[in-house]
Amino acid sequence: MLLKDPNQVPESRTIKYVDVIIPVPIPKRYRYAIPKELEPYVHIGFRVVVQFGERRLLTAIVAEVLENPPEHYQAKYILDVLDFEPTVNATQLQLWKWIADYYMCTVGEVMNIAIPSGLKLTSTSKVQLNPEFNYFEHEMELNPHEDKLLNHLRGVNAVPYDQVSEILGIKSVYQVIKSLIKRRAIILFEEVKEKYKPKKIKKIRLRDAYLESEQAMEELFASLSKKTKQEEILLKYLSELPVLSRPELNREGLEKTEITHGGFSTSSLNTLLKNQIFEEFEVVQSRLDEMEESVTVEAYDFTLNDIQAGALDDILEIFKERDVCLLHGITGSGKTEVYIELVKKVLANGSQVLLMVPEIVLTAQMVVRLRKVFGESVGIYHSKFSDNERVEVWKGVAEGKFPFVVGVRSSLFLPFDNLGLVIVDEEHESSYKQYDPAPRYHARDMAVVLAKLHHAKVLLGSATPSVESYYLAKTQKYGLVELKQRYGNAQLPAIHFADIRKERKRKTMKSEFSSLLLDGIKESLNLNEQVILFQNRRGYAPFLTCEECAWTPKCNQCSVSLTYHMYRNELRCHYCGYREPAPKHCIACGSSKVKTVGVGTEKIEEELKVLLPETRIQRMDLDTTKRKYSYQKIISDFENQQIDILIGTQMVSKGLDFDHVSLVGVFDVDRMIHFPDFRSHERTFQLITQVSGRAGRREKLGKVIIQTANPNQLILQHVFNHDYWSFFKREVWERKQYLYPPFTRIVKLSVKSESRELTDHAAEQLAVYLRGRIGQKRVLGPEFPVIDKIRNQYLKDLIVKLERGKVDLVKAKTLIAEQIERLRQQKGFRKVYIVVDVDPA
Ligand SMILES: Nc1ncnc2c1ncn2[C@@H]1O[C@H](COP(=O)(O)OP(=O)(O)OP(=O)(O)O)[C@@H](O)[C@H]1O
Ligand SMILES: [Zn+2]
Repeated sequence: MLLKDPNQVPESRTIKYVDVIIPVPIPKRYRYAIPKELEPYVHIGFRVVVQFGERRLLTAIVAEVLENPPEHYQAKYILDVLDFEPTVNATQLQLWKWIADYYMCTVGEVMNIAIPSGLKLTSTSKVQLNPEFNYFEHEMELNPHEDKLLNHLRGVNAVPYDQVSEILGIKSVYQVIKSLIKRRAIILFEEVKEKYKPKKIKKIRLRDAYLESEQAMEELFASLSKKTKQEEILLKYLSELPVLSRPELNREGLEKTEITHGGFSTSSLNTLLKNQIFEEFEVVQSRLDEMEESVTVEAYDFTLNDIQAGALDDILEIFKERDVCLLHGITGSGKTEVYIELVKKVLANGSQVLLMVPEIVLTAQMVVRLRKVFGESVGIYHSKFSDNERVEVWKGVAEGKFPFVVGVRSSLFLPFDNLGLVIVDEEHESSYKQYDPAPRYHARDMAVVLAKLHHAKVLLGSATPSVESYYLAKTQKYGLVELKQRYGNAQLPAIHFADIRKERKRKTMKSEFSSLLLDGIKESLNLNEQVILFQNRRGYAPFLTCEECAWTPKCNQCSVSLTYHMYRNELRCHYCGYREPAPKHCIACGSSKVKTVGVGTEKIEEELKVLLPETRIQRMDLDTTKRKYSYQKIISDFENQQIDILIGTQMVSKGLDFDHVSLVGVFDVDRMIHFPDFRSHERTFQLITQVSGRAGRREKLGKVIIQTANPNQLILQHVFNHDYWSFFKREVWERKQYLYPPFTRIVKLSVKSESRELTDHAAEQLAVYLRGRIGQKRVLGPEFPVIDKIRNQYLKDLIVKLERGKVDLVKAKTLIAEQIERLRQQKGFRKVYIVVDVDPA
């Protein structure tokens, strides 16, 4: 692509302009002029290439086509159009805008995460010498920079624009380039590549002529009779593909690698190709097919039982009047089956359906079930997917190939144009909230917004609904349907507490295991049943400490102690990833009495191996599931009873459905309960209920043993009674007392900088500004967060609480934004960064 100078827009003719969204955090849209020749091809939602700033080339999305130029700057031309069809539709643009406003970020930031990077361009402008330019004729007219650049270019093909500054040793090269372009001394050109590359496979097939008659085939064999290697290949082909009896198969051909990897001679194959006996061709392979091959698919037939059918009817009835319905169904009640029947109905109406799940890998069992029912029409939008795979799903949705999508939170951004239903499974999950970078959106809440834009319905499903959603249901904003029985004859498990304080006194604990739990495990194993153990902390031990001087190794970039990982005998920071070998001696006093404190999954695993040496034990946490299919492998091994005990972090709590688990053990629950966060009780209730829900999902009654120092804590009593309603009532009462959601909305402001004093100072100042404008009582802090230093950045938090129904949210946010801006305008605070998080999870 050859470019003209993008900076010169002639005044002589009427031109059109576009406002574009670019994937950078600038508050406003940017306006460009459309070159005459591109005018017919520029439409809303199309991708265009623009130059932003002096040298950055970006993919932008056309948001609006206009007649008038920008007021405060001279418009540059857009450089190219990348689409024939819109990449983004009008509804998507509306959603982006909504998210940017609500979460106090820019539309560009939303675009940045909404579009798979495979649909953005990598582009580098390059500079090269104009072959028609006569250097010696003009040598005298050039200034030293121009001269230097031209001399450099004479030796090379072309150089990237960004390198020019290096070559000349100056910062702004714009004038130099511009002047040289004007003199026709150089050419500025673009190398724009689309990042997305479909995966192609090479195949071979017989030339049709040989299949037209038996005689042709006989002659072919005769001609190869002395060329054994070529003959072998032909025979291999015919045995793989019976084209003699079914000639239509020949069109499909055979993958070239089947021949070349099968030990057959590559050069003989090439000869066959050269002699036009075989021909070579390419097909585009869907990467999704590839993934599918790793899952075995059998049919999944079922009919809803009466309770489930009743729930489905209720949901449909509610949808006549309300847009959102909460399905509160206990673990194992068959929510998935209800979803499936509902999805069928909506698809039959010709609308699209989006089913959101917190994490695809963690819901693999459910995805397989959905595949069995919906086959090829389900698109899967995965967090472990490569960019190319994401683009395939994106295009599949736009082209109508996937009327049904199952995906993680970012599936919200797919190009739906006719959505009828959004289901949010496990709606209470905090992984629906994006932490970093902006937009810090909550996918469940945005699902409601997305559905509204499409006039679609939303079904939120959970065994342990978030307090917010249940509150909205109880106050009639949402519909509510409850499934209170497990499918079949299954009962909820019986909960037992192991009082570790008493057991410690009686000395019946074996390291981390109470006698109650250990006996329970043995009993299950004796009956050939399986056990899940839950410890929500990975690694071996949360920290090391010296028994003599109490020294503890800490991360030097973050204010946390380093976690000890025994497997590699190293210390790791779980915040920044820093690692170092574990010390043999105390660094401070030299003593060798360095011991571990606290418990992680690795330690539980190690102790259990000593206590129950014959048992097959597997650990499932972030450290054992790094590879792409390792999670699936563990799950299927457990399913096939090749593992007796599965030990894991919250990964084992989600959505798993096994036949033979009779016992679930829970460690360290007190630490969860006392974590300093207003949601800690809610989280504890949800996690324990969910992980307990993995036990006894078939005929036999399951058992849960929770180790705690105080079984009488109210929250544990609610868990004991499987009593969501009492938990909820208590929680709502507290939230009302202390003004937490759902009675307020929270905006959290994290002040960050590289110096503790600066962070402190800026946070204090911001607090003063906010209190002055928003009200004394609405602003809490500044306070140090639990971890007040991460990656060498010092942190301090401010919390703004805005009462629901009383405060104008839009106005309040504007005020907050203004105070942040006011702070930033001050010279001393230029190096302070403020992260805004609306509705922190
Ligand atoms: N109508 C049905 N016919 C046959 N099997 C069913 C039916 N409903 C549920 N099941 C089976 O019962 C088990 C529990 O159902 P499912 O996994 O859908 O529950 P869930 O509500 O999603 O539970 P959780 O919240 O614990 O994930 C599964 O094995 C499922 O196959
Ligand atoms: Zn760190």
